[in-house]
Amino acid sequence: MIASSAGAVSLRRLLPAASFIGSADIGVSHITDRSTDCRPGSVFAALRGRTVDGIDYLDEAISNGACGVLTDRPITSTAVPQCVVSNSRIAYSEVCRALAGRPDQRLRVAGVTGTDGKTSVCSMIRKLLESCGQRCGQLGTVENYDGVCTETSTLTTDEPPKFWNSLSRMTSNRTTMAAVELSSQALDQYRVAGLQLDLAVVTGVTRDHLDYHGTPHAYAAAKGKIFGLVRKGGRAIINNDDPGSRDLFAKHNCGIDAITCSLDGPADLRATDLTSNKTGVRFTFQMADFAEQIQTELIGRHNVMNMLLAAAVAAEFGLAPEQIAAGLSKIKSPPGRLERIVAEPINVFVDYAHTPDALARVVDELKQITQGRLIVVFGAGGGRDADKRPLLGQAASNADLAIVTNDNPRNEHPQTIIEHILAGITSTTVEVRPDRCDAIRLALDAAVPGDCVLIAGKGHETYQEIGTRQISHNDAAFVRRYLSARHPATPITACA
Ligand SMILES: CC(=O)N[C@H]1[C@@H](OP(=O)(O)OP(=O)(O)OC[C@H]2O[C@@H](n3ccc(=O)[nH]c3=O)[C@H](O)[C@@H]2O)O[C@H](CO)[C@@H](O)[C@@H]1O[C@H](C)C(=O)N[C@@H](C)C(=O)N[C@H](CCC(=O)O)C(=O)O
Repeated sequence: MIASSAGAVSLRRLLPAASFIGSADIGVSHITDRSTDCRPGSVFAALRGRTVDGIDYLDEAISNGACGVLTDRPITSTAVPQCVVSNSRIAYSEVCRALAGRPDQRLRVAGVTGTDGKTSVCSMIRKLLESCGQRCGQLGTVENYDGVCTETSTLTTDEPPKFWNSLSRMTSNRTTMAAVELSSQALDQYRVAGLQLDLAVVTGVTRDHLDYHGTPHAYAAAKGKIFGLVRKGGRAIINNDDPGSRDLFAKHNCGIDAITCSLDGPADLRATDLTSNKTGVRFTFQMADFAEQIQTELIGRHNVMNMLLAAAVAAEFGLAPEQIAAGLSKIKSPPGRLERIVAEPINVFVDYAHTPDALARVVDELKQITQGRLIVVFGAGGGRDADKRPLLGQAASNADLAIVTNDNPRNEHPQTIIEHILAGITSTTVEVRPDRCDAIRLALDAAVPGDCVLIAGKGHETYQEIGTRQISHNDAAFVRRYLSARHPATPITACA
């Protein structure tokens, strides 16, 4: 829900193409799409859902005090004034934007989309800008930061009222820049319609959320909507090494220019001479005539690409190449993003990789820096894209030991999900431990000095969804707890 601090918004003025029934105009000072959140004076945004139709809840909205409805078709069964628009989700976001005082007009905004890497890139953008004394808000999967306060997120991209309120709080806190994650679902549902981006960043487009989008084509089409949000003079920033990103830009670019990033070929920003070692990656950062060696504690080529994408945003937002290079070398991984929990004598990483592509990439990267065996603990979510499960199994097959466990089985039988994963595993030693804590214990107990343990899929998450219950669980916290409680003579200490 959203309430205006700046007085009522006239829907006739804001939505000139709308038609009105029962009144020549509707003034809005509070709007919500949830009937239960309506209060006296609210306007109810009746949205067509995937499970139910908001119009069916209009009576409840009215009994809670709604005195107007925003709808995509005339409703015959009501006396409250109606504002009829062609797309009520777009109009809803635009009303929320107006009520929040159009904060994007006072911010420089980078929107980040992509199958993987959105959180890492947004967090890197913020860290680069902060390293030069700038304040940058951040909205996304792990946390929402308004320039002063941080709150834990519930969605990657919030629904319109919360999204626009968060941007508004940034401007109240004199924050002038923002990095926001834009999920494919949010783009598809027009949750941020009206947003004017300075930069549209695409980290990579592979496979995810087919349970929602149905086909890879529909998934890409949703992601492609990001370019339509770019304001005049704004630009795209593209992972040029990823065919999916190049293709997305070629098909949906809306006539905007792109800044390209590459580890492999010619591009506006480049990372060359990459060497991976146990403590991180060394590479040469190149941008126009500038070149400098960077040593980072982050692991993996994909993180170097994330750094380039963030560097491109920082440069567009005014940082000099020298400032960016200095900031890059200080960047640490965000929680649950290839986060190193233990460094010696075994390596233990927690990573959010839950797509086949991301898991395969992380397994490959860690193989390269591991002298001993790579042990991977992973599962797959229930109630979502079952086709990706054998692909996850295949992605883990490069490890020396795969321990298949529960992710968020939700309402599916955990054993069914595990069987699907096992069907894809081609060439590794496999253990099955449905209980995630058992699986992690097994991995840590099996590891000997020189080995590396990767716990994949849940990253920063603090719970497991099993049946209809949410069970408190965090991979990193469990590793730390287990190692500190294990035999006192065990010479393994978790990183701070
Ligand atoms: C699958 C999905 O995206 N669902 C979104 C969709 O829900 P829906 O179509 O099922 O809506 P519905 O339940 O049928 O209800 C239709 C309308 O009736 C209203 N209603 C319904 C019941 C009632 O009693 N009263 C009432 O007013 C609802 O508020 C809604 O406006 O439209 C709703 C209204 O906009 C969203 O709240 C809802 O997102 C929910 C919160 C959700 O969990 N979405 C997830 C899947 C999501 O977006 N995830 C991405 C993940 C990204 C990632 O993994 O990277 C994200 O951005 O977080």
